[in-house]
Amino acid sequence: EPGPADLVDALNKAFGKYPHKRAAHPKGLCVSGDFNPTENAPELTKAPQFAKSVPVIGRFSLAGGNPKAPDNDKGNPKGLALRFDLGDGANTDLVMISAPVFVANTPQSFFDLLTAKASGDADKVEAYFAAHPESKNQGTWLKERLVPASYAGVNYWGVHAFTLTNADGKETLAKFKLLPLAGEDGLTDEQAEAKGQDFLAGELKARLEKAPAEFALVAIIGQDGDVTDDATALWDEEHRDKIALGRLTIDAVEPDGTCDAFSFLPSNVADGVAGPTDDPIFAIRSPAYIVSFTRRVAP
Ligand code: HEM
Repeated sequence: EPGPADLVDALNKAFGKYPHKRAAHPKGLCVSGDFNPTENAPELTKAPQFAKSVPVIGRFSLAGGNPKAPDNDKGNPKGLALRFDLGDGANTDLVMISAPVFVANTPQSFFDLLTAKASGDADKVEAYFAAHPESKNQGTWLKERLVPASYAGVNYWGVHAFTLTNADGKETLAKFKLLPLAGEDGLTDEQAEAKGQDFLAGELKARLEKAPAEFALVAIIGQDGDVTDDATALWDEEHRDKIALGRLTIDAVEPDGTCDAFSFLPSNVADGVAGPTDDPIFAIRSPAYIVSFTRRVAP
């Protein structure tokens, strides 16, 4: 089984190694704002960010490991990492992508996919997907949607199944979903082609000069029999309870250094939110992020 450093090495081999850059999601934009919970959020979770308004540092990004990744590639999800400032030096993170599923469901399969990509041999990549139909879910889902016209015009998911605990000890299985209040904004393939490879950062900067970008954070409530150990498994969202947890307002662009000075960590949850204990992708994420962080801040 590959460990966290093996996965970071595999990312570097698949996408290239760039000094002082993240091994994944190197292209991005650091922002700030605040989060205001709804009145009923505490019924689901006692975590402090759902009890009071808190400042937020965020970073929008492109997935993969290419610092020059094209913004108009439909197959590459966007990322949004959030750090909620809980006061007194405490914080908690939520690290999401613009797809409800990840591309692999075990560290071994993600390693194998990256290794196939690194070989540069299209047949090996094809053989990987033939052996791992679950890894096709993300690409299939993205292909059926438009290329986002804005970092603020697409939905984001926390992907993993989290357990929320309220002050009475009541537990609720849920997935986090973040929706732009202004609605989704997508480009046809022709429009995406015309936009070119580098428009998302400029679009967001121009947008924030006029007005903040607002999102609703929603809990998609789990049901009996839901899969919690497989980050490639799609939860059917239609026939489910959804509970609004709060409003995220992004109102400023921050210098890269603000976000580069630390690493958003999926496991950095607050009491009242717990990641899945049986999802091997969730388990290896933070250790891999720390390897990437340690390497990118080294002189
Ligand atoms: C085994 C699976 C995964 C591995 C090995 C992995 C690896 C990494 C690494 C090494 C980084 C850079 C960390 C840093 O230097 O600060 C990163 C960033 C990121 N990852 Fe993952 N990741 C995985 C799965 C996921 C999943 C499932 C999601 C979404 C739910 C995700 C979303 C993100 C985002 C949004 C960032 C950018 C954070 C930022 O802007 O600083 N990753 N990932």
